[in-house]
Amino acid sequence: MSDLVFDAVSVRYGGRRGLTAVDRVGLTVPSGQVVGLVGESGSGKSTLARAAVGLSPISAGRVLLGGVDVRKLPRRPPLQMVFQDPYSSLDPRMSIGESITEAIPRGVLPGRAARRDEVARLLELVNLDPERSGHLPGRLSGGQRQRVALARALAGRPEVLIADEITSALDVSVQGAVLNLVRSLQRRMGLSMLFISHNLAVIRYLSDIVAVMYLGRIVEVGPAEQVLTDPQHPYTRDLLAAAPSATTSLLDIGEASETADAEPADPHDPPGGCRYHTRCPVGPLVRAGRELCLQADPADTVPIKGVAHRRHSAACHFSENESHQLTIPRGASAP
Ligand SMILES: Nc1ncnc2c1ncn2[C@@H]1O[C@H](COP(=O)(O)OP(=O)(O)OP(=O)(O)O)[C@@H](O)[C@H]1O
Repeated sequence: MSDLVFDAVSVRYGGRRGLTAVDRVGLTVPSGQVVGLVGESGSGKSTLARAAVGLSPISAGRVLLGGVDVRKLPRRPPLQMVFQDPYSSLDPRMSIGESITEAIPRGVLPGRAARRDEVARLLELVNLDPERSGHLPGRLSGGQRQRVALARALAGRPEVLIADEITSALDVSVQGAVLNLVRSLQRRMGLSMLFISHNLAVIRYLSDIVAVMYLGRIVEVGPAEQVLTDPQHPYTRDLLAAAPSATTSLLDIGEASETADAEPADPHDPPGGCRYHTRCPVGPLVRAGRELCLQADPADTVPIKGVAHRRHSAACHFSENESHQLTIPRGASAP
């Protein structure tokens, strides 16, 4: 098992109104741990996650798994992704058994009987009755389809699972069960996970480490409990203030609202200096600091790569933790 490392990754979408959706992001998903990625809509979370599985174009930097550039990995990719919409991720004309069989890497299990057994094992793993393998997805609920999508992802025996808002399209009543399943599979199989959600309660429930994204950059990262209870970046504080339940209830599955009142900046023309300065309540209050906030982006200098992820750091000129970093031992998880 190996760390997944985003090494100064940028993703630029072209076209007339091109934009850099992810800008020199450094982030590590340590082996066997869950990194929860939060940030408002359009901050670049999906783009970053998709870069790891080759679905968004990396224009600079690298994504490494165990030190190997993911673009050079063999055809049986050790990274798998599960998406938000379980209705479009399964072929409606294929039985769920066929869909899962298709995801078993070629040559791994020669012989129909072995593949049939593997499909039954995978269905049981996601708490679905193997008897249902002949059913079409149309006969399944959203939660059941998402379980099939998980089984498909696990068919490749991945080391890393990337989950992009995998419960937000589901009925509130089944979200908790799917989250519990994901957590138990992650622990049992020792999977590393990059888990994207708008819902801070869900992020808190699952994550060892939390990373916060704003306008294409990571602005805060650290042990989940520390980031969520003692946020250092004004943006993280705004996010938490907009979802107060996140710090009080683990399974408040209600949709968390996004940051308060201010208009988000235009991602096609991000502000110079600190990208949050146009909305930030801190910089303008500190007269001498305002210039600094306009001139230098602290996300350039805060050590948010590699082992630094086991520390709490925030990309703010005025954060206590910019240089003062809290260390947790490798492998420790949030309490
Ligand atoms: N294929 C694409 N072509 C051009 N621009 C894109 C493309 N995909 C995303 N974008 C833009 O890139 C930025 C980041 O989008 P992304 O979907 O990664 O954000 P996100 O944080 O995942 O948002 P959400 O929570 O809404 O999914 C947005 O401004 C979005 O409009």
